[in-house]
Amino acid sequence: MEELSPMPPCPSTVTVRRNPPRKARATPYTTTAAAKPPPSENTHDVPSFPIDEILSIHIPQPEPPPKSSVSESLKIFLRIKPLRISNKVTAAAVKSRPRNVWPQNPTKKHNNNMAKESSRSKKREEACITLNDSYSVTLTPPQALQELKRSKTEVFEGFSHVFPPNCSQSDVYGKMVQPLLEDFINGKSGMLAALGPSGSGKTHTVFGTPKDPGLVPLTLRQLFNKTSPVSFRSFYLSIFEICSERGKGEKAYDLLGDGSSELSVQQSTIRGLKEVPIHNLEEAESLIGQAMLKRATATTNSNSQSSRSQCIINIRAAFDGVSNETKMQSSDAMLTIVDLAGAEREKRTGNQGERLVESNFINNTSMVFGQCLRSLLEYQKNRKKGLQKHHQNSLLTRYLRDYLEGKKRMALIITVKAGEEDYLDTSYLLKQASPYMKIKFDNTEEVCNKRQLKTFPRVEKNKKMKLSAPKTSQIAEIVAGEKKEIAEKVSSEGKKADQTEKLSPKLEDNNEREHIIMRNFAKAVWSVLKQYNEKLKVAEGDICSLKESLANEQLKSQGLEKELISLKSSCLFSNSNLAEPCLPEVGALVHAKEELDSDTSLAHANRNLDDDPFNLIESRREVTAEECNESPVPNKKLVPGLGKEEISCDEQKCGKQDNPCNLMDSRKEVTGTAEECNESPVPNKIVVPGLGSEAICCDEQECGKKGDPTASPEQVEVSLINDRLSNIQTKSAVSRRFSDSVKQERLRRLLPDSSRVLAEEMDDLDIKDKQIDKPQVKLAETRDQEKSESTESREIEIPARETEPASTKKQKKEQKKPRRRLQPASSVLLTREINTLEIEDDVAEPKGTRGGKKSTMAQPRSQGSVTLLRLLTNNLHL
Ligand SMILES: Nc1ncnc2c1ncn2[C@@H]1O[C@H](COP(=O)(O)OP(=O)(O)OP(=O)(O)O)[C@@H](O)[C@H]1O
Repeated sequence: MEELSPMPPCPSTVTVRRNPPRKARATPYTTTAAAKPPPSENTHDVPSFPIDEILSIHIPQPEPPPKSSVSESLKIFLRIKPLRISNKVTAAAVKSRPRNVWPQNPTKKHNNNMAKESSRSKKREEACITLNDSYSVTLTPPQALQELKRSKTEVFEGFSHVFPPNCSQSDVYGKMVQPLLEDFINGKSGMLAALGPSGSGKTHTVFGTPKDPGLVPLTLRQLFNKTSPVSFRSFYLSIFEICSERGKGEKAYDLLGDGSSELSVQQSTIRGLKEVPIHNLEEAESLIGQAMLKRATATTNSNSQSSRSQCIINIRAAFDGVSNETKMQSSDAMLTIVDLAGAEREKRTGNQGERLVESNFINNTSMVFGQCLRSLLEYQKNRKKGLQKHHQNSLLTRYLRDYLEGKKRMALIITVKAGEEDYLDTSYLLKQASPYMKIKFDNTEEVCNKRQLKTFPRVEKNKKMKLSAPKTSQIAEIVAGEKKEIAEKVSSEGKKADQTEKLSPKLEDNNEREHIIMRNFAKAVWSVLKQYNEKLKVAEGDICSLKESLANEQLKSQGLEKELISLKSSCLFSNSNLAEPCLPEVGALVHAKEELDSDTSLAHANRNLDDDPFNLIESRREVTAEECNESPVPNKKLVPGLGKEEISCDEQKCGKQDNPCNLMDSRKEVTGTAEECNESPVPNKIVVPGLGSEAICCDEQECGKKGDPTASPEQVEVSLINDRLSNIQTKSAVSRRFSDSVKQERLRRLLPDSSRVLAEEMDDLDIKDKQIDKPQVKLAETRDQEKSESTESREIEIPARETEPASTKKQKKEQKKPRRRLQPASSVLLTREINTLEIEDDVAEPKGTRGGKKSTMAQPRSQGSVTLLRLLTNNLHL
């Protein structure tokens, strides 16, 4: 057996539990005793648990939270109106207009009224409300309602105090206002409001009568009591009312204001309210009387002087010093007393029309007021639900928002009528108001007071500054108070020096900020100026380049002009060498020819030549006669280089083969004029030296033979040469006799009226030169052709100069092509028209050339004609 159960060895160490079981929680003594190990030899190695040391440690207990706010319930007072007072009301109700507008029998009406009055007086004697104690009442429904089992007796308790019907105003003031006033004097704001049905005594409670003053007068009396410790304060009084504007909106009126008393309302702020300082009780009472006179009242079935507005009375206590009692600096406080308009039932009041609208407004305000309180109660029960903002639905509730949200202390007094007929109103009101008693107010007046001081005084100052035009004494008082307040703050906290030190850095910061702003502004301006400078430089460069290009263009144009002039002069010079000697002689003839051509061209342009040829002929005669008379040059002259050949300059007109009749006429005219010009001693025949014995008579008879197909080839050749010569002479003569301006003027005369304007524009475009150049080019071409033909047949050397004008003409063409492109289509047509009308020899030359071509091509030249051609070519291009 010993072998089967050997004894375990004794452990050398002992484990001690640090967390003993709860049941083992014992006193230190027992614990210590229990912890003591049994006396043994090996226990000395185990240290004892330092329970004594642990227990001896002093653990600082957390301080209880400071009772900064004393939670207290909303104080609700109940005042019962005495029954006997209502007799006057019923009398007024009897006198009131019946709701039924139908005519009634006077006797029946009187009897009915008497019956109603008697029944009412009986009912009045029975009260529906009885006082249980100072805090509860019992409401008993009338007998009729009890029989119908629609209502039962109810007990309403929990009131702060219930004032019996026989209570005095002083009792109400003592119980209700006195506690509130003490806090007000100590700088705590508060509000009390009177609720109740119409005629229940709210106004009586608030204002009272001169003999029986209400809460406001009694409060003022208390404030100006000599024994009151409020001498260090100044008081201000403001009274205003909120009423409906024909049921559409709410308006506020100042009951102490002068003149227009309407106030500006912005959310919960009422601006323009006059705040009158009150220095004594008399002033205050007079102001109260003034406000009561201004307040809107009306007569209803319930009240002979029913209030039709919500009246708010503000008494502000301004700080003047340090309270002796509290030895602390007090702040401004506001005591607000509200006389609400009584809720009305239509059946009771019998209101109609405007009164009915007012009652709706009053009932609405009362309803919103009750909603605010109920929502506050619900919010306090369950703060997870947000506070509903019913206060926004009424101006009064917006103004009293802080109170209706439980942030400031307030008290309510409910006035009820005790008659049985007032049971419904009383029951409804008590049922509504009884839950309000559970509303709690966190009496955190310190916090609220600070907030209030930030809001109310500012509002009041704004009111004064903006609309009320306060007296200078008021302003001086306010300014003095503020100065004192600031000075005391500074002196008490000893921060005057610090403030001055703080101001200087601010000033330095402002200066530095302005400096930075100005510096940045200067930088911006500088950068803008730089940009403008760069732009100016670029513009100047552009201007210089444009100037250079303009100068180049001018040079080019000058070169072109010079080239043009040289070309013209070369043509003219080459012709003038030949024509100059005969210019004086030929001038008259050329001029006559020019006139004739002009008339002919005009006739062609107008295509009326056949209509009135006689006039044209007459005009031609006149012109030639005049020019012959003017011209001292003889009609006949020897042309050097032409030998004996007599060439009549009149033959140039023979080139007009298109109209042989005109040609014949013109020949006759010219010769006729020459013959008729007896004043001229010069013969009409021109002897061309260099032609030998070959004398060609170029008179009219020969010209008349030109059209004859039987004319000899020599005669045709000579006529061609004469045409060319006369053309050259005419050009030179015209160019010498008439300046460009005269030419243009003559051309304008020839042009139709409609074309003159365009012709003037064409002048600007140097069209005239182009038009003049055309026949020259054609002439050069014909000359080339002739030269080539003559070279082939006669092997006559052609001077190099003959080719030059052609090349230059081509160059001109190339240079002038772009100009032609610039011409409008109408101008091109006009140019064609001008080509048909002008120019002196243009019409004649090509035709003559054409005729010459035909003649030269048709018949071989004689030796004399070849010689004449050589002479002509040599003379023309020298
Ligand atoms: N406690 C009272 N003692 C003596 N008279 C009273 C009392 N309460 C009210 N009255 C009288 O009852 C009449 C109506 O009272 P009051 O005008 O104050 O009612 P109201 O509640 O203000 O009515 P409303 O809301 O229509 O203005 C007044 O003539 C008033 O003097």
